[in-house]
Amino acid sequence: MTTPGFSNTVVNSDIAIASPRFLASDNTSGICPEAMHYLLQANEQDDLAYGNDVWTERAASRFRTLFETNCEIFFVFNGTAANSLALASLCQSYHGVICHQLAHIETDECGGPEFFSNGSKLLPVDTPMGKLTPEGIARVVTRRNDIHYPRPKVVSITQATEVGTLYSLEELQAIREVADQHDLKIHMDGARFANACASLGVTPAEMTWKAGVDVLCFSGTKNGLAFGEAIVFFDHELARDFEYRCKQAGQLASKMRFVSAPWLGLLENDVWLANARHANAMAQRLVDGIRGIEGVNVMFPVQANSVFLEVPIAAQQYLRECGWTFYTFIGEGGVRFVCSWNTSETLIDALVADLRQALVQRDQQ
Ligand SMILES: Cc1ncc(COP(=O)(O)O)c(C=O)c1O
Ligand SMILES: C[C@H](O)[C@H](N)C(=O)O
Repeated sequence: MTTPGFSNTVVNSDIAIASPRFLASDNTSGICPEAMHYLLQANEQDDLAYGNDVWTERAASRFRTLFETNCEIFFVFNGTAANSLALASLCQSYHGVICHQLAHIETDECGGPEFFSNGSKLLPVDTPMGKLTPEGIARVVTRRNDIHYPRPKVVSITQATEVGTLYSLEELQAIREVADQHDLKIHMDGARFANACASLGVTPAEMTWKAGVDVLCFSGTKNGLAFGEAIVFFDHELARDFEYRCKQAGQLASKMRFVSAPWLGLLENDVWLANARHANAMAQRLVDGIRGIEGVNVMFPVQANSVFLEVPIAAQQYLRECGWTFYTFIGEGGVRFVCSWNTSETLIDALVADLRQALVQRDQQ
């Protein structure tokens, strides 16, 4: 059996079932108990459809409390839809979206943002550490101003980035300043927003609207939900008619309560933060554990829950034979491990041991 995204990797179902060694992505984790509790609560009795239920209102109200402002919330099934529809609401088809060349919207959404915006062109920038810089943004905005080139209208940043790095509040505010100079909106891909908040020790408000972000796509999927992303608009004008955009894109769940209610499990008692802190801590455990293993190099600072490693091909094959799953097509190559809310210390320690053994095996070949 080969698993999509794992080219030429055969995942032995016995190993997978016996001891799931899925660290390729936080998309492989299960539903956290708090979210499951609310999923079952929402199933206790019937309720209105299409977001008119009590759970969706409760969840939206919780978000307004969490973000300390009267933001507008929309729930969709996944992150590609969230990013694509949010970007489409920020610009016209003849506009451009400035993003990092490693951005998920550029590399892993199969043209969704361009499709749902009817053609807005992504304008990728190559700057260090997977992060846009004010200079890089300004270069794109000023390089062309003739009618033949799309006018940049949006800056899209990913927090935490696709390579596991973070924008500091100062970096976010500097991006806001250059966006203001050039009449640009700011979209934040918050697939790992919780991990960033946990790592920086800042509030959701400080990392979004107080830093000038116009719309956030906050992933619940990667934080302990089965599915479900919250699109958070801090500018009501930009949210105008957005529900129609969701409906037309097939993102208006008829039984919306099963998408929204589990969010209460995350938002109550700051479970979202605890889940993220744990995932980040497991990533740190991994990077601490591999220190000193000859032949394994850490490619980017581990600032959230992703770890990118340079690992020799033979050692990669050994890890796969041990049942480990990981991606090698994200970021700038290398091997990516992503820790989740439920990643155990035992699993991390087993990976460190197998990595160590993998290099011994290689040296003996
Ligand atoms: C940075 C980033 N953005 C967005 C997404 C959303 O993707 P999906 O459509 O798979 O939910 C992901 C997926 O893991 C991601 O890593
Ligand atoms: C593979 C894909 O990029 C997915 N968003 C992930 O990060 O696992």
